[in-house]
This record gives sequence, structure tokens and C-alpha cells, in this order.
Amino acid sequence: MPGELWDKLKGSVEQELRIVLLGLDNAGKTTLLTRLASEDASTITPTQGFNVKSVHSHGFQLNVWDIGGQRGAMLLERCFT
Ligand SMILES: Nc1nc2c(ncn2[C@@H]2O[C@H](COP(=O)(O)OP(=O)(O)OP(=O)(O)O)[C@@H](O)[C@H]2O)c(=O)[nH]1
Ligand SMILES: [Mg+2]
Repeated sequence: MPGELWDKLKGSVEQELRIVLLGLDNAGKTTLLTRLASEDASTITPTQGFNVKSVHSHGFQLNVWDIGGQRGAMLLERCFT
């Protein structure tokens, strides 16, 4: 996310945010979260279930739920069948 957007968020939302990352499998959700945490994103495998990670970034504390696309889709399917 560009720096100006983080600046616009400051003062308009809480400093501690809860975020759920949703998207199709293989979309890049875990990569995004790993890069945000300044960790090595070269060995990421498909997320089974979900990850929760707390990241300090751009003056915010972000508590992020990273949901596995494939597993998430299976859970949704079960809800509707
Ligand atoms: N070219 C390109 N590849 C990316 C980018 N972000 C992630 N990838 C690649 O896309 C693949 C899937 O990335 P993940 O972060 O595992 O995707 P995900 O959405 O967490 O997938 P699930 O856990 O299965 O839901 C990996 O091989 C990444 O290296 C990007 O911005 N550009
Ligand atoms: Mg993932």
C-alpha cells in the first residue's frame, strides 16, 4: 500500500486494527502478510486453515487473520450444502 494511504489512515482509524485477509487460493494473501512483517516470503506454502499474526507496520498494530483460500472455500461449501 502506498505511503500516502497509510498517512491518510492515521488519525482517522484506531491505531490497533483487526484485519481479515480473504481471497482465492494462490492469490498472494500470505505473501502480502509476510512482506508486511518484513519476513522471508520465499518459502511460503498454501495455508491450511488460517494464520494469525500481529504486525507493527507504519505506526499501526495490525492483528491479521490470513485465511487459506482452498480450506476457506471448502468451509463455505460445507455451510451451503
Ligand atoms: N508474480 C507475483 N507472484 C506472487 C505475488 N504475491 C504472491 N505471489 C506468488 O503466488 C503464490 C501464492 O502465494 P500465497 O501467498 O501462498 O497465496 P495465498 O493467497 O496465501 O494462497 P492460499 O494460502 O492457498 O490461500 C506464491 O508462489 C507466491 O510467490 C505477486 O505480487 N506477484
Ligand atoms: Mg496463504
